[in-house]
Amino acid sequence: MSELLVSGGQVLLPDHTVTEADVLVDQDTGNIVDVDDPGALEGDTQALDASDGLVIPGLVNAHTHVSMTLLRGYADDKPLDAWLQEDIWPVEAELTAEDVRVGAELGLIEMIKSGTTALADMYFFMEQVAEAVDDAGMRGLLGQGCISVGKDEEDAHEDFQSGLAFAEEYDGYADGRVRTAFMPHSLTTAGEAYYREYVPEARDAGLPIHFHANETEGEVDPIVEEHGERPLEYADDLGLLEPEDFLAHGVHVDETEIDLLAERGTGVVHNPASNMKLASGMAPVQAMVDAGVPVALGTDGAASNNDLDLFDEMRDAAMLGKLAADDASAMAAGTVLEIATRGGAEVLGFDSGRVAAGANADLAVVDLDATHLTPHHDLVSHLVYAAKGSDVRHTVCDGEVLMRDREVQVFDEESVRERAETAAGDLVARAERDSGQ
Ligand SMILES: CSC[C@H]1O[C@@H](n2cnc3c(O)ncnc32)[C@H](O)[C@@H]1O
Ligand SMILES: [Zn+2]
Repeated sequence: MSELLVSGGQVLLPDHTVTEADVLVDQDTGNIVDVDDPGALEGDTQALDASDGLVIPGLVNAHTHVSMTLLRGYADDKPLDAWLQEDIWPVEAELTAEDVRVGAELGLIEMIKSGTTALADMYFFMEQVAEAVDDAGMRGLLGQGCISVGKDEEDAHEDFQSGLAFAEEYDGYADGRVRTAFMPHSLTTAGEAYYREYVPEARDAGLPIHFHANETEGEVDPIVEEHGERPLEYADDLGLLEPEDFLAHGVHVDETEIDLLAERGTGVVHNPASNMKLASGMAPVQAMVDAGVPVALGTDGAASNNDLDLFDEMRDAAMLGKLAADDASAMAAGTVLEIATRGGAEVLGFDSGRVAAGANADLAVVDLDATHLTPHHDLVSHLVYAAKGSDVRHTVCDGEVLMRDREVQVFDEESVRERAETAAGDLVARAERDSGQ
């Protein structure tokens, strides 16, 4: 049996208390064996030094489009609709499988370097993302984003069929670290007929469903006009609100919809930075937490954020949550940390998000020996309000060390950066050539 002993530091326990302890990991099962007093545990093989550090659960990025790192800074300062239609969709039409692969590698490196060990990802060429997640040693819930608007019927059916085929083929890939979902893009970009046809197929295949919903006011109004009900009532009619399902954004949700989500047990991924940058609005996230909706945290893609650092996102969730509720006690540090760890893991169906015996050994060690983290009154407060992704010293997923002393072990970071720079330049050149610019 090979083991990993993370020792010499403090540990954030599931109840958010902090104690001096060591963590023993079984690398064969990828699980935590024990969390015990300093020196009480012995490991056979590898050691990871956590002195002056805090061992926390690996963070969970529950909604992203990781390969959009190639489009970071490509189009900013526009609302969602214009941003997608004028800039993002035209350039995405030029994407190749190789682009998606290198964009994913770049984004996964960024995540590893900021303590994220699991993600939910919706994009194109998802085989490439699955292989990159495998190489990264991370955990992913992956799905091809399916769209019917703007396509002829044959192409739209092909998109939904290949989305289901990907999900069925890749579920359990990467020694079980990759799980899959059926991912229609949104309630407005996938037509009702496609939901009626493919949701039952997804259910037969046992797949969860993930989609964008209630992101902007402009997306809510047409659904109310066409269907005479709120978007999430429409989603419920379509069979999209099962306990294993989860939607992204949920900004413009009313009380009825919040109650419906709580009743159904459907998850909501809060994306505060993207919601602010695209001026989509302020999600009533504390109200959803209070109602018992399973809430998780996500960055959305790097083109609407513009980074994949969940420490930034936690701070944004706390700040925006207070503003949205007009209440400084809303989205307190403990609540935010919970949605970024255990809450996210539960929404994605992973047995991670906590440092406890039996859980997946998905961990990050945060360096506390920093000027901006001094003094140490309250480490939960520090994680949410003061720490940065660059404070992460080591990252571990499934018992394997993905980053040691800030050296990424699973990719050649320099070479990925070079390849990504070239791919991004070529991609934009193709888009400009084809648009006649
Ligand atoms: C069909 S793959 C996913 C699709 O989603 C686009 N996207 C990125 N960010 C958002 C967002 O905030 N709302 C809706 N859609 C978004 C992405 O560019 C891909 O086209
Ligand atoms: Zn999104």
